[in-house]
Amino acid sequence: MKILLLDKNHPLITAQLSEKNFILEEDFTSSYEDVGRKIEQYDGIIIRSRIPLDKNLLEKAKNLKFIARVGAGMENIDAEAAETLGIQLINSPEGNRDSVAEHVVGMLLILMNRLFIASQEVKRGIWLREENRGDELLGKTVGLIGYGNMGKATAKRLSGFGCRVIFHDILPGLSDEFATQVSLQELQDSADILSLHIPLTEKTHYLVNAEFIAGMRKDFYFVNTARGNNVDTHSLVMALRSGKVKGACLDVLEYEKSSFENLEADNEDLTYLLESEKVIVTPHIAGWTHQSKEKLAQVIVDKIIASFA
Ligand SMILES: O=C(O)CC[C@@H](O)C(=O)O
Repeated sequence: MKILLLDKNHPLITAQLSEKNFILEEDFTSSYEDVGRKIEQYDGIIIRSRIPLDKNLLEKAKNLKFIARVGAGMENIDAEAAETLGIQLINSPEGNRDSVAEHVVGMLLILMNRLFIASQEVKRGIWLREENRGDELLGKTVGLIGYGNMGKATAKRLSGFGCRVIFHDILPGLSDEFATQVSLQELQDSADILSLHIPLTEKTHYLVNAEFIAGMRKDFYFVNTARGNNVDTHSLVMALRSGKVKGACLDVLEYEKSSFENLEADNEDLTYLLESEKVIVTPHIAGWTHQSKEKLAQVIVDKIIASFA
């Protein structure tokens, strides 16, 4: 089988798949159009997110049997077209769930205990204690939306901090020793912290909007390591300004592309997020540790070998 690798990943992918007699071709620079011209040659594609694999491209991929996404999010792939064309979709959230979960906990600890701000102040010679009083995770109710790999790994950590973890998911029967499944209404009634662990689809686009935020009974902390477009940023900023959202930890932004330059739009909401002390922003690195790079690659290789070797 001939496989096209469209993004740089851990070298174990090429090494291990070559050993199993797959023919690997690396192409980290060609454009969408270039890929369209040659996609017919391949039986498989391994991708992160460099090129959108839309219907137009997939219809040209006459021999394609699978698309393997090194990562969790598949919003770059037209899943409906892939299904119609009999192309199997594979992803690898098992590889970066632990990294995402640690990132969630880390961001919450930094935000709620003012760790970054206090440290910066001390380094500038400012010694403020009362102003930097923290808020403990212990005893908080955390509401997770989505209880797949990321949600569960997050629940496992936060339950260890003494949080009560509840979650809402479209699949039933997922409660376990770390968290209890509830209705969306129950989650909105009880959560002190809201964290998103859902894919980006038409249904989850702007899931957290003004109406959703108004439906939260308590003032709450908000965490997003899912996708920027799961949230209506303007509504989030309004809620941060009003105090309804006490603080936000954002690893993803609605406006993000692939670099910071792309973020410097003339946008008041973005300016607020970048300047507010109540907001922590990281550059989409929650699932991006040294360890997850290797684990993501290993998971994808194992899944390809299990189905196609
Ligand atoms: O591949 C990336 O750039 C990020 C991956 C991460 O968001 C995921 O969906 O697993």
